[in-house]
Amino acid sequence: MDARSVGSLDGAWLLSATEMRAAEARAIAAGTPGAVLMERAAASVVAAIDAQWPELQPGARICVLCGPGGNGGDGYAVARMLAARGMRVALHALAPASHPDAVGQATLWREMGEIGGWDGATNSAASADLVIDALFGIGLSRPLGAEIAALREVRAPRRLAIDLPSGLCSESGRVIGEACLDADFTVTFHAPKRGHVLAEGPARCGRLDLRDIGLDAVGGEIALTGVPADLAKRAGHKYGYGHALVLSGEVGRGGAARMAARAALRIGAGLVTLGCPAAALQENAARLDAIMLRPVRDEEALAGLLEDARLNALLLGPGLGTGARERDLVAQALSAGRATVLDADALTLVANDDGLRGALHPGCLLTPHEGEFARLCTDLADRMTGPTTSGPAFSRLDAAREAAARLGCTLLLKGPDTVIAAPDGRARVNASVYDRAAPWLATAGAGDVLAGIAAGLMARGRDGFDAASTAAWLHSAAARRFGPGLIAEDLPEQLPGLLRELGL
Ligand SMILES: NC(=O)C1=CN([C@@H]2O[C@H](COP(=O)(O)OP(=O)(O)OC[C@H]3O[C@@H](n4cnc5c(N)ncnc54)[C@H](O)[C@@H]3O)[C@@H](O)[C@H]2O)[C@@H](O)CC1
Ligand SMILES: [K+]
Repeated sequence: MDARSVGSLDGAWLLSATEMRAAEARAIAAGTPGAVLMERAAASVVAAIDAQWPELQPGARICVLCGPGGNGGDGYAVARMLAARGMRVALHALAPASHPDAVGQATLWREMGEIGGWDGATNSAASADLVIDALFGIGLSRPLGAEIAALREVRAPRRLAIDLPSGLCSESGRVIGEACLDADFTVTFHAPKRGHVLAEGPARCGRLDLRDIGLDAVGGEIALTGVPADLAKRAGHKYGYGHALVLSGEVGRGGAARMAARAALRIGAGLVTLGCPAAALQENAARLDAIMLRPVRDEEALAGLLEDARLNALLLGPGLGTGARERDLVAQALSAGRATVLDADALTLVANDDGLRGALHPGCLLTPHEGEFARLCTDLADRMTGPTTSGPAFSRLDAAREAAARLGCTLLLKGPDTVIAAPDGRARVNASVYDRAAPWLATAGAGDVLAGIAAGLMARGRDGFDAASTAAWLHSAAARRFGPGLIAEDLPEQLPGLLRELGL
């Protein structure tokens, strides 16, 4: 069995514990015993250790911490393989093996070394070159506490978690309770689990190495966003690519809407118009060329503009303002029933106005960050961030899906772990984490550009779910392409190069 590293997370399935168990059960039903899968998992951990820390040679001191379940079983098998290579392995069990395959692995290990009591675990860890956490994986169901308190104080030079750092919830990426054994390096099998990319997962896992253990590549319910397809333009008229309308606020507040409009144009909307109060026309005209300008005084003016059915995607929010005029503009836009992105100030207006909330429709895409989400769905935000006492914990994925169903529109919950959820239950995650991290996206105006890209894609005819998924992927790829020093204005300018690299 080739214990290869599977590499990129782009487009990967993001499995739940239940889906992972089903994959394992299918393999077992098809004739591969669970013990063989465990052996493969352990061999892949050893291969990952070799690749990550080639300096660990015979004689290196390894401390393996084993739990009672399958995760502990992996640990016993890794201990045996490392000891067979001449490494000095000290193994400590938190509880006796109870999973049948773990019992088998513990028996094999006992022929090579002893199973130390838990009271010696901290001392062993303190003097080890590498500590391997095989306490709990996808089976963690309740908090860890006193039993790992002293271990968490140990500053081991290398910390590896098998499957998941113990204490981390595989479904949510949240710590169950308060204690987690943070890792520098986490080796997982077959496919990433939701907890590897959501919430605290990446910070707790360190690096993530995904290893093949020969399970069938059957998908799951949720996937990560992947390289977008079908962004090419073929011959045709500009109106064939739609016309986006971005509404802007008062004088001196137009920057956010201009950046959004530019992003919509860069991603290929045929035309983009920016609508603003008459007083702001001069300011905007001085800063825009390819983007058209129209005065939009109030909701009546907007209604007039929307008589042109070719205006097929609307974006309201960036720099819009939250006064009565803006409230009425949002109401008018929603009553037009077109593809509509609501961001920033428009989300504040919707959160404070039941009439607007009730006017949301399936053509809407809402793009809140966590603070805006908390105003829109306070109860869900509380569940997402409140204390956790048992697994699985309520996740960002759960919260976004429930909010999308409740509001009856697509929702994109922003973060390094962006969740996109449609009202029909579809969901995707855009994970800007690990080798896809884009920390420079934490900059003023980045969200406006994201909303603009999504609006541009909706003008081109994509539905809200697809537009949001694609926009999120492009947005983080554009940020990575630019790198350190990124400011929001740079993002739309990265799109042409990025599109070229995608083969367009
Ligand atoms: N499912 C699969 O396809 C494979 C699973 N493997 C390993 O098996 C693991 C899953 O095994 P399990 O399902 O046995 O789950 P775990 O090994 O994660 O732990 C489950 C056990 O721990 C107990 N437990 C949960 N939380 C606890 C807590 N806070 N304190 C004390 N006890 C607690 C449970 O009651 C159960 O007995 C994976 O994470 C992975 O490491 C691998 O061997 C490869 C194949
Ligand atoms: K673990």
